[in-house]
Order: sequence, then structure tokens, then C-alpha cells
Amino acid sequence: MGYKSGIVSMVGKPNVGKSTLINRLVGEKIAIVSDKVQTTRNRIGGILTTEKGQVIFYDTPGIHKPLHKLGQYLVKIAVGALNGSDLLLILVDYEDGIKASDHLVAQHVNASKIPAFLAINKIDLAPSKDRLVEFSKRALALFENVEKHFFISTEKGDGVDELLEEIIKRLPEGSMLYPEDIVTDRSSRFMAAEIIREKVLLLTKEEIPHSTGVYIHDFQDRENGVLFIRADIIVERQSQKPIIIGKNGAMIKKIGVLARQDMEYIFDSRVFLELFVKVRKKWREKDNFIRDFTNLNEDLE
Ligand SMILES: Nc1nc2c(ncn2[C@@H]2O[C@H](COP(=O)(O)OP(=O)(O)OP(=O)(O)O)[C@@H](O)[C@H]2O)c(=O)[nH]1
Repeated sequence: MGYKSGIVSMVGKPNVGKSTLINRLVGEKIAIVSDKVQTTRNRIGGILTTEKGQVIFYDTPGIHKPLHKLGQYLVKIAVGALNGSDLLLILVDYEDGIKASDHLVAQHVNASKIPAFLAINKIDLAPSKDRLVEFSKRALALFENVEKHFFISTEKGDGVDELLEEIIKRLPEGSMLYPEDIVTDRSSRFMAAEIIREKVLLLTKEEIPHSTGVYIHDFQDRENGVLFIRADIIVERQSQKPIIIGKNGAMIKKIGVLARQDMEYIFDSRVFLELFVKVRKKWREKDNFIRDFTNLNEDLE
């Protein structure tokens, strides 16, 4: 068998574990992970190169019913991302069960006619094998193009190696699409913005997450070997600003420290990070703001 290569798009409702799986597979912190829904706002290619093949993973934003303009756009990316994939990897969540959002995912997946694997995730939370089998039957009934299904725990790692092996086997023969040492096709700017947003989500409460954007103003290698990054955290309401800044600046300092630590690890460089908070009313309704603050790279219609 020759060398394999191809694109695998992960699909599944928000919070099903797509980012965790990509991180586990690719082994570096690429897609940001949080326990709040709709973390992933963009397509993040995690690239995995082994002796047998190269897989380009796309982590698509969760497909869900759009509630506002940004939501509509996210759905558009999720559906658009399926075209051009060699294989779809559908994730369903044992813990959360089959919901309306899974039916929505199934609609898009079935319409695409692209071959698919189904991964039943979070099996570490299942009380018995029987329950899992019963759940898998219900999940399989939703999808028309599933060739194989797998039981996995992206968090614990169970079943992930076997899944990967089968994915590579299923891809077409072909040479590497990217150099061996590349793990993502996203820009460092994008990664920096996502890291900051992850820390905001992690440290603030419910009122903040869905209305937060990050805009990277400066991203420069300085002569002294320090990477200088200046970024704005964008909120929608004046009342949200003090939450992010915190008492005497304590919160923004914490966000900055945690983000900088991750950046230094990922960029393998010392990082100087400067953060500001800006209020942009209703930015999620305005195309130019959406483009800047979510770092989306595709044209809005
Ligand atoms: N117990 C358990 N939790 C998991 C597993 N996989 C993911 N999680 C948790 O589920 C939550 C969501 O995981 P993500 O990887 O961010 O999910 P996602 O599908 O990328 O989410 P969106 O970006 O919102 O679409 C996180 O809190 C994970 O820690 C698993 O196998 N077992």
C-alpha cells in the first residue's frame, strides 16, 4: 500500500469534543478547548504526519441553529467545510445523547454524500457496554453514509489510535500535502487570538463568552528575541468591560499571564503581551467587525 493523504472534516454539534480530539491526535495545543459551547469559530487544520500517511483535519465550528448573524456565518463555514473533504468524521456525544442539533448535523452530512466514519465520544462516562451499543444504534440510524463506527474517549484516549489507523487506511493514495514538521495551517496571529479568547472564556462567567472577540493589532519579532503581541479584547456592552478588567486590573492580568504562558510554549519564544479591552456595540451584527474580531478568513456574502 502506498502513502496516503487527504482531508478529514470533523463534524458534530458544539461541545461534542472535536477540539479535544484534534489536540490529542496532533499532539499540540491547536484548537482551543473549553467547556462552554461554540468555542471554535473557525476552521483549524491540524496536520498529522505519520509513516503511513498525512491527515489534514478540519475542526469545523459546531453546526447549530443560527441565532444571530455570526451564528449564521458559523453554520455556513461548517457546511462549506464539508465540500472537498475525503472523509467526514462525525462525532456524537454519549453523555449529551441524541439531540435536535445532531439531526441538523445529519441533514448536512447526508446531503454531502461524502463517506463518513462515526465516532461515539465520551465513552468514559458510560455505565456499561450495553448502553453504548444501544446508543450507537440510535446514532447510526441518523446517518446515511457511515462506513464504520468507533467508540472513543478523546479525553482519556481510548479508541483514538485505532480510529486514526482506520482513517489513514481509508484515505486516497497520495504524497504529503504539507511539509512534515507543520502541525497547523493557521497563522500565528490567529492562534494568538484564539489563546486569548480561550483564557477569557476560562476565567469569566456566563455573561461574557458569546460576545467576546479578539483583535491582534501587533505581532512582531523584536530584536531582543521577544515576540511582541498587542491585542484588544472586544466586548459588546460597557457593563462587560469592568468584568474583564477586574478589580484593580486583576482579571485582565490573569488572562494575560495564562495566555502568555501558552503562547511561549506554542511559539517557542519569550512573549510580551499587551492587552486592552474595547467596547464595540453589536459587533456580531456587523460584517467588518465579525471579520476582524473573529479572525475569519473567508469572504462574507
Ligand atoms: N468526559 C469526557 N469529556 C470530554 C471528552 N471529550 C471532550 N470532553 C469535554 O467536552 C467539552 C467540549 O470539548 P471540545 O473539544 O471543546 O468540544 P468541541 O466539539 O470542539 O466544541 P465546539 O468548539 O464548541 O464545537 C470539554 O469540557 C472537554 O473536556 C471525553 O472523551 N470524555
